[in-house]
Amino acid sequence: MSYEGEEDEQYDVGSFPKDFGYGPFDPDVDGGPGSIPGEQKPRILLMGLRRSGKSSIQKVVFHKMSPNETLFLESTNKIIKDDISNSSFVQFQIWDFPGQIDFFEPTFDSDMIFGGCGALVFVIDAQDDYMEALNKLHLTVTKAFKVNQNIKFEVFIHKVDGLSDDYKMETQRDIHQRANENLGDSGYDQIHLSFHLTSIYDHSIFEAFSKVVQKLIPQLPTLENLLNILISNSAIEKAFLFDVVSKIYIATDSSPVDMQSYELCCDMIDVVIDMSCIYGLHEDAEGTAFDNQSSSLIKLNNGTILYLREVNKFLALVCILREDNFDRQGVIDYNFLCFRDAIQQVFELRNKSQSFLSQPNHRINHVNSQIGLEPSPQTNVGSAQS
Ligand SMILES: Nc1nc2c(ncn2[C@@H]2O[C@H](COP(=O)(O)OP(=O)(O)OP(=O)(O)O)[C@@H](O)[C@H]2O)c(=O)[nH]1
Repeated sequence: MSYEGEEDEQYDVGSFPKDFGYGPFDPDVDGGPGSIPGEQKPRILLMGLRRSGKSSIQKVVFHKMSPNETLFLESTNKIIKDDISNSSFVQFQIWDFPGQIDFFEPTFDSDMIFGGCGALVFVIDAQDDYMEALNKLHLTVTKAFKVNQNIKFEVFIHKVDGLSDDYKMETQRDIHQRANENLGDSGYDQIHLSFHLTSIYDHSIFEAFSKVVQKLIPQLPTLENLLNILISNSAIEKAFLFDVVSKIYIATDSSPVDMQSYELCCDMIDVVIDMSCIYGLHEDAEGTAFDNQSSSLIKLNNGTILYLREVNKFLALVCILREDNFDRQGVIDYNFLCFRDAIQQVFELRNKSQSFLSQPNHRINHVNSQIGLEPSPQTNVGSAQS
């Protein structure tokens, strides 16, 4: 299985090129593997104090680094731009910032950095004194909000593996309260912060990142709706649509997610990928181990079944259901095929609208319509003719 788009690019903080065109239709952003011209990849910024765990998060979630190996990561002193193009749905860039970054330095181009940003993840080390981190959080979100009011602000209260359950909750409550009070006091009540307790030593970091990424997927309500229809017609308890490489779930049905179910599904993906890589490749080693024939069934000793079916090259559906309800596997499989067709249609629709928008005239008209202007005259003529 190949991991695409894993090449990191580094930029010196001080020498960040001012004319680095990273606008919405910049070819550098658009041209990832499998991407459509004109598509804007959402950008996720990872910020926080030094040693808070930013690089570790990025390496563990997107590059399969084991948590223990992060002990040897060196401090980041450049902005690291990482293109995550491993899935047709989850296509975005992560920019890992050095902890010591100074927003007031003249070379820090906040318009360019925050302008095209979808989400800003601010990492706070919960095992350390977090007062300085809260000040930096305040400075960062207010600065970013002034440039771009559409950014989703996500606060990771990180390294909670070292804390007792009580202390975890108390820390979360305290950070939540102080951060919001700081914003309220300076007149920024409209800024909304989401908080997540995370650690690279368990699945919480994958779960939190799933939620961050989901907010950047415009098709999310459609995907959730399709999953709801699938589970209600197939007597499935819970279903996750996974990005296989990162183990981020890009959608789930509307029943609540419990951490244990999510962990079970993640473990199942690991088992399937490992087995496929060891036994799934032909001798000539052509093709990928995970393909459109991939599926797996695991019976647990509590009468529950885990059922995985591949949706496309990047996505897999993992379902949890009761063993009794699996008697009607034919119906489940048939419903799954309908579900897969529907997902395919969502992709096709998205691709069509993106290639439509990538045509210069349509793009201008789309932007005009977003800001309430009339379409350009050329397109008026075209539509009158048609
Ligand atoms: N206990 C624990 N340690 C963690 C966790 N995440 C990261 N660390 C450790 O924190 C240390 C710093 O991690 P980095 O990822 O280098 O931190 P950073 O924020 O990128 O640091 P800079 O590059 O200096 O800005 C490493 O020794 C990691 O092993 C976690 O969830 N739990």
